[in-house]
Amino acid sequence: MKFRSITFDLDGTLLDTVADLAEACRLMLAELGQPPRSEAEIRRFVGRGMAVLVERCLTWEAAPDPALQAQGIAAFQRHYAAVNGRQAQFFPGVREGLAAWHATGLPLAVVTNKPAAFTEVLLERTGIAHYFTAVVSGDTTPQRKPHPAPLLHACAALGCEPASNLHIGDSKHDIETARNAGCAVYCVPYGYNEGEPLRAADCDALVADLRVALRLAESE
Ligand SMILES: O=C(O)COP(=O)(O)O
Ligand SMILES: [Mg+2]
Repeated sequence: MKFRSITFDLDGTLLDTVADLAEACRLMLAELGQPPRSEAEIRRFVGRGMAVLVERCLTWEAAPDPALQAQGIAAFQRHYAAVNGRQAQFFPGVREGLAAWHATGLPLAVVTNKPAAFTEVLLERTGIAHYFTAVVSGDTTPQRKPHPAPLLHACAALGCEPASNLHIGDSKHDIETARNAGCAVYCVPYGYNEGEPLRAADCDALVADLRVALRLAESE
């Protein structure tokens, strides 16, 4: 295996969190007297972090004014804190895949655009926090993915060179982040990617799940 550390995206790669995100958005929009959004819309809106999710929910003809956006974020934070993890589901192969990756002895990290307060609770509630040496969230570094900063921060925390790190994600943002940071990148096809299918040609490999990712990495 040529990789010395592994970083994982969270939403859409390890956990299907859309039901909880959609519930928090539903409560936020109702509180603000704004039209509702479907779960399918929320699935497309996830990926650029909380502020962009709220902004997309509130954008009809034009982006929301700053006061409405700020109200939306405050309401979303309150509602998501109450429901975070309630309906979150592991994607197929994640539990077994994480256990197998952990058994390799390589240091593992999460690199997500989800704010840290929510990431930590979610990893604890789903019982996978202990797998990760480092957790880098959407507000850990000044910039979020696709900026390379969060991924470079994770590599430093794991004590590994970016060039020997493999990032595994579900979206074009993960691909761009990995390219920007100089890491290899595998993608899973089952995540969100803002509603667009991911193509194998866009990343180093499109892998059915985390177990397949490990088998492929071991052959590299
Ligand atoms: O919070 C988001 O928008 C997406 O989070 P992710 O980076 O774990 O996919
Ligand atoms: Mg994701």
